[in-house]
Amino acid sequence: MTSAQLNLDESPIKIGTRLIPTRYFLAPLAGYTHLAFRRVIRELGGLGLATTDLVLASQLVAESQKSKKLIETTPDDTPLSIQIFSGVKAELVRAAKWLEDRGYASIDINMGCPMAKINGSGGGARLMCDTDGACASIGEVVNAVTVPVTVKMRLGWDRENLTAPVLAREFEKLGVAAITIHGRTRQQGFHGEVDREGIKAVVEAVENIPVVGNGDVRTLEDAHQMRAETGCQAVAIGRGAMLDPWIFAKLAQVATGETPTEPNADEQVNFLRRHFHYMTQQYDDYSCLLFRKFAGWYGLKLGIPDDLEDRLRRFESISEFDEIADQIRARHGEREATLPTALIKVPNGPVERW
Ligand SMILES: Cc1cc2nc3c(=O)[nH]c(=O)nc-3n(C[C@H](O)[C@H](O)[C@H](O)COP(=O)(O)O)c2cc1C
Repeated sequence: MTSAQLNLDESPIKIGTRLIPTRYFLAPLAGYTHLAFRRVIRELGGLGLATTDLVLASQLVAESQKSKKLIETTPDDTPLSIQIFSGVKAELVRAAKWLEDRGYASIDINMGCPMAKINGSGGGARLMCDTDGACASIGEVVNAVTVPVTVKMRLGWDRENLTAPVLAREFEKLGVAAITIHGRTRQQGFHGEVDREGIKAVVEAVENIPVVGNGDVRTLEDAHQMRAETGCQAVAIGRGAMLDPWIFAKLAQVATGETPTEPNADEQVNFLRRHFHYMTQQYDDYSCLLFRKFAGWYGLKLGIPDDLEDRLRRFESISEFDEIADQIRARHGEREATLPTALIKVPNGPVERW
């Protein structure tokens, strides 16, 4: 079923005072959704809001090199939200003010991260276990700044503690501008199905603010079904954007009644080159290391021959990247594997930890 057949509202969406051009957002993926990825995806068109990787609030205020890199942006990298996390209320407040003072236009608070390291210090999904504490933190952040504050969370800690609907309603009363909800519990990690009924319960719990549905959206149909089944006003796509970087562009085509078009070989290889080029602008030679982990996500969609995907996972210099990209163009489509390598690697890959 298409967006029109499902009667989906495809008009721009308001998040607080901001008007976001489309209802298809990029979900934060630590280690991936750096400036280079956001820029190259935006160039393809159709992306609504993008969010940075999560940034530790205390490190942001301390202006650590790592966090400064994570919040780096360019004029074309908009609309953007900066995601912060901490188990300490005062740190969240300080970081939010710090961001507002430097002109950042919206702030997202991470309440969904399941990683032990982050939960152990009271941050990420751990915040969902203490509803009073979570409300106190969020309320103070909202009061401390004038820019829109949003929250990203899971359905709850586990099946017995599905706190997302209650929290969403309370957050709305406190002035939160939107909620993104990944339809799994913390205990599930990345296993099992996304519970769209659970997302729907959050949509029904709030009165006016947009709820952004998230989890396992890989195709246009998934995105449309997520909206039709849950009633969510927007969809955030994470891994699906690495498996098919054109997903937002195609969703935008469908939204205006056009037939979605697939990129040709030149467009695919140019995308790869541009992503790496933007990364070198920010990270120079270190990009070689940072870029390698995209190989397993991009290989199938970009028609990368198996041996060249393997080389892309190990290359050591900018000139070696250029040589590999030339070969990918020359041998485009000569690929035997029919699944993206990044998915085959589960449960040992990064996906397991998130
Ligand atoms: C490698 C990886 C890194 C992630 N990093 C973050 C993060 O920094 N902040 C966050 O809120 N969620 C993070 N997530 C969760 C995603 O934003 C998203 O909720 C989840 O992957 C489900 O959506 P998807 O199926 O579209 O990827 C991460 C997920 C993955 C796989």
